[in-house]
Amino acid sequence: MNSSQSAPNPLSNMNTGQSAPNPLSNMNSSQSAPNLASSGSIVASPSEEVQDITNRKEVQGNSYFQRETGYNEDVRMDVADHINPGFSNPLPGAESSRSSSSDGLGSYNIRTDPKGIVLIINNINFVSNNENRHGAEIDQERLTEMLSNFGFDIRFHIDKTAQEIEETLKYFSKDEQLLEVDSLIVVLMSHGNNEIILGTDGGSKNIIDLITLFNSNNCTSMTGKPKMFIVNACRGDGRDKIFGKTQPVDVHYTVHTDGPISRKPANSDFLIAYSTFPGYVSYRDDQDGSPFVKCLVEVFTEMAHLVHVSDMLTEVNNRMAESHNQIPNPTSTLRLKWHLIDSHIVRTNLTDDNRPLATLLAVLSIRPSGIPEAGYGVFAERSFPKGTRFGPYGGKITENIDNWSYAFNVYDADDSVKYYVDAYYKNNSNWLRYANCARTVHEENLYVLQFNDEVYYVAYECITKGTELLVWYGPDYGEDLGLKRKPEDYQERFHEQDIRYVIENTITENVHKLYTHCYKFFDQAPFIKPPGENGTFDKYCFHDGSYQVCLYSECNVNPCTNQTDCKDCEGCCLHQGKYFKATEKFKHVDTINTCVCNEDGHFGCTIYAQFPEYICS
Ligand SMILES: C[S@@+](CC[C@H](N)C(=O)[O-])C[C@H]1O[C@@H](n2cnc3c(N)ncnc32)[C@H](O)[C@@H]1O
Repeated sequence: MNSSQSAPNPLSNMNTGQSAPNPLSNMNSSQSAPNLASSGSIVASPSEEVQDITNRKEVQGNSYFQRETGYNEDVRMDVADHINPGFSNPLPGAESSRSSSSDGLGSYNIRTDPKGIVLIINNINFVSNNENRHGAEIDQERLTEMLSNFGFDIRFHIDKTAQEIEETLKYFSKDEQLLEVDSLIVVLMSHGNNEIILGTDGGSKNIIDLITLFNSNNCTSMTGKPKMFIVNACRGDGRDKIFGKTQPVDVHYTVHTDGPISRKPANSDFLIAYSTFPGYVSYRDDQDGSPFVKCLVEVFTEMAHLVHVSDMLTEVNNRMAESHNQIPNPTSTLRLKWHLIDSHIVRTNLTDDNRPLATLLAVLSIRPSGIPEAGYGVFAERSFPKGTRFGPYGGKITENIDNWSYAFNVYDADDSVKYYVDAYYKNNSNWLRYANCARTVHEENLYVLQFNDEVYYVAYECITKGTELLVWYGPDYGEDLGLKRKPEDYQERFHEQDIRYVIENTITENVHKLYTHCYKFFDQAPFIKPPGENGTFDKYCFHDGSYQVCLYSECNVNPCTNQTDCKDCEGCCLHQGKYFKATEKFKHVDTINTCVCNEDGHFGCTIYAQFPEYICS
């Protein structure tokens, strides 16, 4: 984009006394907005630079590491016998409950707020003082900050005996609050050995027995929901001699090995993130906590809005293997992908002016903006954790734009503008077109991320219920709106690692090129249609990126006779994966507005006309 293409100032076209445009009506040119794509000074960053800002600090092997004493050689088990006891095989019935995607995996639905409960058992002070786990409080702080940012409720239990650990978990497994959440994380941090974890009294409990308390035989509230156990403890005294210095490890003398664990379908949906390989030590730094927890928190913080938990644990393995003499050992009976942060993506086949509203998430609403004269805006109807990715920004992909008001630049690898995604026309855009421009850095809660040639909005911070979603459109656009940013403003408001996002406005992150990719209703990640392949899902995913939901097995009722021909289903409306008959009324996804299904298969919705309860200051 060059400056000669800059957008006309929309404010000069807007009558100040004008009421907000109705998103359901066609926008006419006099209501046009300034040019999202006109910011000639936007600098897109190469992906290597993006990695700089992730603040990834490798944990170095250093002199803080010391070895603890008293390891009992006799209790080491053979590694081959020891991997994934009770959890290694796919479980009967698991396949049938999967939703489809290109790799055969769907995603767990995490819809509750909070997303889940985290219970942390952290043993720091032991009866025998020389066993104290200095630095363990740092691990706890790191995990707590990250997981509460992700939208989990956290509970702590510090310094528990073996018996108390078991009782705490038994009690927790019967907690009625588990019924109200869609996921669960238990963190066990103590000394350990093989499959046991130690209490502060030196007594031990078998980890698998503790985990089994939460299987579907013992904890029906969590049946079918993903459950993660993070076990930060030694599993033996094996070590690779890299550091050459003595280092503290979470190992202990007293060991019991319990009986064999039964393999039952009840044990599905578990992910156990062991900090170390069976038979090996788990390191801890007196001053900096354990490298495993530090690395896990770094990876999850960087990547949770992009990839699912199992993939993140693979990356934790990778980083630990590169920088430490410890290889973690995740084991899984998860059946589906587990996303800690939703990338809120909804697509629809609808191609009329209701499309932006049809794509709106149930947890958002579109109503008059808190910014005077700005028309409609998007509001959070529940809280969203930091890192939540909204998008992609929907619109016509074009190299020529007639009206600049709703267009975004999409950058090529060399930072030149590749094309524009133009959301001016509602019939091919989505709800992101309604997010307004923040007037000050203080009300800015989203940054712009270009990921694989698509534009997303990502939450800088936890967004509280009732807050309007606001993004910085860029300096040129801002100028058109009479808005400016000074470098000092950034210092006041953002953490150092976030400042670059604000300044550069659009961050590019081309992790891998997707070819044609599709999104299913409520699915959290795109699945790819690779060129030239005719896999099971290939035929449902079309080159325009649409996905024929009639073929999606989880559709409520499918009234189409020809299952491949959803778009032409007359007399019924397809809305967010559900079918409604003509004239039928139904609640809009925001649960407040009402929609009516028309004969032509399209529906019309009311718009929620309420003023915002709360705006971030
Ligand atoms: C991408 S649209 C956002 C949705 C728009 N509010 C609507 O109702 O369609 C951009 C337009 O919203 C309005 N807008 C967004 N942020 C604004 C701000 N901070 N101050 C004034 N108007 C704003 C301007 O009219 C702008 O052209």
